[in-house]
Amino acid sequence: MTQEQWGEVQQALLKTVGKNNFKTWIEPLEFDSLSEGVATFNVPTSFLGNYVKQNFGEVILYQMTTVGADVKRIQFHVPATANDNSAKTAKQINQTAAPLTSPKSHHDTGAPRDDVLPGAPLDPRFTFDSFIVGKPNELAHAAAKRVAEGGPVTFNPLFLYGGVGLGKTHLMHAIAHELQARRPDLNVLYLSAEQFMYRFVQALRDRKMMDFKEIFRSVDVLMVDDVQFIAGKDSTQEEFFHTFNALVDQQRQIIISADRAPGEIKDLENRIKSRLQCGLVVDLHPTDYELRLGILQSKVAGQRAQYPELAMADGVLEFLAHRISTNVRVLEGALTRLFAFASLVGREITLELAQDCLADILRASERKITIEEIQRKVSEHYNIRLSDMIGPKRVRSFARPRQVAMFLCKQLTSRSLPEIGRRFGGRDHTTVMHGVRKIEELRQQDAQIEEDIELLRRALEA
Ligand SMILES: Nc1ncnc2c1ncn2[C@@H]1O[C@H](COP(=O)(O)OP(=O)(O)OP(=O)(O)O)[C@@H](O)[C@H]1O
Repeated sequence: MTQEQWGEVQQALLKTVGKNNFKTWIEPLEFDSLSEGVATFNVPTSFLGNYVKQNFGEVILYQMTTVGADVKRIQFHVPATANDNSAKTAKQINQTAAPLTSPKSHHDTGAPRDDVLPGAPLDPRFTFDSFIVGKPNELAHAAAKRVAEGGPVTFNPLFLYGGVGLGKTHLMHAIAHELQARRPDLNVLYLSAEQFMYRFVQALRDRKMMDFKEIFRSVDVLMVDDVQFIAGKDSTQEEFFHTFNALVDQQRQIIISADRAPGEIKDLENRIKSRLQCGLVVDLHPTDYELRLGILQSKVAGQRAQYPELAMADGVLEFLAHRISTNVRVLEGALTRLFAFASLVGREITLELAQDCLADILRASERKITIEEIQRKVSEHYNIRLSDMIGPKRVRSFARPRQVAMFLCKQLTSRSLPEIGRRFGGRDHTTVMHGVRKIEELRQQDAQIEEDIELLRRALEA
């Protein structure tokens, strides 16, 4: 494997493990060599090597195979330091051998992999068992389950779409695993649209288009991930269209995923769009609190097994589910980092530790609450008009809600006092400061104000 290929693998890993994990764990790896199926990396510490082996060993292997590297296992060395005379006796600290699974192929004749296996390996962790179902993904899950039964084709294609990291790839791999178990007679082929294009271009280059067509048209179930990738790539689209039609005509199941609905993929030919809409189109909605908590609870079991010595305080998972609402990949990354960090510093996992160690993730997924939202919610709560809250009237029935709103603006947004003043009808920053102080005082004495503020804060942060 070349350094360029390692660069490609790194790009893919960045997408899979998230920016934070990538920076902490993958970036420090230095690719050294690949020989006889063993890839060697230099790492700065044995802790890092151990950690990467346990947590990312499989995914690294998987991505290396995806770029065509013939790798069976990876190992890590801690090179001796520069001023150490025994620099050549680098210490081998770890080895890992993760199984590689790949879609069954009827064409496996022992010939070089590129010719016989146009599919991508499946991630063994992505099964139905490990997929947590909640309201936002129940329809997609049910449709995937139905297809995975391998019965007569009822909807063709099954088109799954949704935002980044919401489980499309996980569901597709789960379908492939289940089909392999239930219907070993079927030839199931899973690959990304990018790999489809790569295979197609390779076949053109090597003048093997007949083989290409034969392979793709002889599958029983074709799964193409991230189909938006072929948008704007005309000849790949053309070939995809023909493959698609040939398979549908033969009643073969097709499963497609994308980051948006077929009609919304720009630069995708209309005839393909309409073909994609012919079957069942289901979307994975953004996660809700319950689903995130469910996913965290299931993932934490794995972390606990890995770090049995670590204690975790109540409420940490709830806190994470509440605060990290972006995507599941980020959520998983946060949990992994939290356990690694706690183990490193030898401390119990508490809310404070989570806040410390995940500050960047928490900040990035903070929902931005605006001054307008606060003003609107507060005026609704006190049943006054928005114009009266912002306007000049100083009667208590307007002034108090106005101060509450200013207080919440100070607490929940990063706006400065002068900025807040401007947005409250051009008031001076000292007026805002006075209002904020007044509410701070009142909260201590007046249970009603305290309750109002809590209610409003929860409504705004929901
Ligand atoms: N409902 C779920 N239950 C358990 N794990 C989940 C669930 N949804 C997503 N995940 C996990 O989140 C991570 C990201 O999921 P996946 O790769 O399937 O997302 P994707 O929708 O294909 O994203 P992308 O658009 O980036 O390709 C995976 O590790 C997956 O296992």
